[in-house]
Amino acid sequence: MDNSHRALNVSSEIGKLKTVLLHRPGKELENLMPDYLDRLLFDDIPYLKIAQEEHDKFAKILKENGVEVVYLEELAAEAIEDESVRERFVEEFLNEANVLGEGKRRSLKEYFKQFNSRQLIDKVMQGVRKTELPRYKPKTLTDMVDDNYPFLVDPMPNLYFTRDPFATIGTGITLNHMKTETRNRETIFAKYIFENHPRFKGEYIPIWFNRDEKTSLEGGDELILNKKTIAIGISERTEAASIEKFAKNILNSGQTFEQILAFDIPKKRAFMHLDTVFTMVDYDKFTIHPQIEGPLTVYSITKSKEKEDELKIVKEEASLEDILKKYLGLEKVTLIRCANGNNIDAAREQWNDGSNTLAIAPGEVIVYSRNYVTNKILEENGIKIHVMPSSELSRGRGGPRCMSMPLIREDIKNN
Ligand SMILES: NC(=[NH2+])NCCC[C@H](N)C(=O)O
Repeated sequence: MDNSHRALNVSSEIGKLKTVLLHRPGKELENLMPDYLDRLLFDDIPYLKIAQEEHDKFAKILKENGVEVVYLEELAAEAIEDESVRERFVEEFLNEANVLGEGKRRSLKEYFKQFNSRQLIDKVMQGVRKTELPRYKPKTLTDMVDDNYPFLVDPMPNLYFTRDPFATIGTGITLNHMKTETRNRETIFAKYIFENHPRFKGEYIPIWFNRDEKTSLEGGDELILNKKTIAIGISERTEAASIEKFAKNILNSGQTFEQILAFDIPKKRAFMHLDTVFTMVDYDKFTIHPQIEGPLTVYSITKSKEKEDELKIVKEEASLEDILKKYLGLEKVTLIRCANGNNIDAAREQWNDGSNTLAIAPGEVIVYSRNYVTNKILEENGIKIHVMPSSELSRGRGGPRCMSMPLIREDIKNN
């Protein structure tokens, strides 16, 4: 099937990257406060100016390598150009931002009216401080009681991790239901983009999993190994029930996918998604954090031959190398261990996303400068690396893969 003309087409993790979605970090990072870091999923406060410079370097590397870079904030603004769409967007946004109190809602709507589409998108991403609207008219008890919380609308500091709120799979998407409330709001931008942006509007974009589901699925756990096989993490962020639902949809979709490998990884902050501990960098090469090799259990999921609409689920007993060889039809598999398996260096570099590489072509990846031990091992394994600066962006606990969502990759041969 030739899908090269489609608005979305991703059938591997490593095929030459053609179009990618990024978000340039904005003032939402300047609305981070120590008291709320945990809830907003940050460990520290990045210095915005440098974070933006680092991010621009990331985009530059991509562009220099022939990748079209599109920005979430631009697509979202273009998607809500139409007056009635914008009104719907504001209404839905206020509901999901949990803005209670009729007075607050009315004043916010009034406040938003001064902005054009792009300014409005920037504003809702940044969050609204109470001091921006000092004189809203309290109407209800919720309006009147002052809880001393400094924001009317929380910032969304995790938006620069475009990998997570939705994921391109084949010619469709999973529009994700996020584990946490703070990130669930991010999925509204993708919803409006895929429904209303001219780039996608004329095309049928199948949705393999939707944001109104009750269980969570996040893009960092979704990894397309080849056109037949998808790996998904059962992780701190993604539940087994979501994978079953997704599997039924995708395996019966008529797309090329035939099997799913569910990787059950330890549920902890440092390993929040599969892509923080395991990523594909070439046809037969993978980065891996040595600490998951012991506890890892892999389940294979295929369509049941006996009963239509049922899944066949098998707990795989072989080593990870053998499982990958079997399901990907490879003679040999190389696992490239973070910091070559040294436990101190591996823990440090994995914490700063040493395994979280972004493949821009088979055997060619973008990496963070600070993970120099792992980067050297990648090179020794024949991987070409493009190094980007990483002092500030890394404080959000995500690397080049988390900071990018491929929209189009070239299909790879014999895949
Ligand atoms: N795909 C990823 N590994 N994304 C990393 C996201 C980091 C973000 N601070 C969070 O906790 O959600």
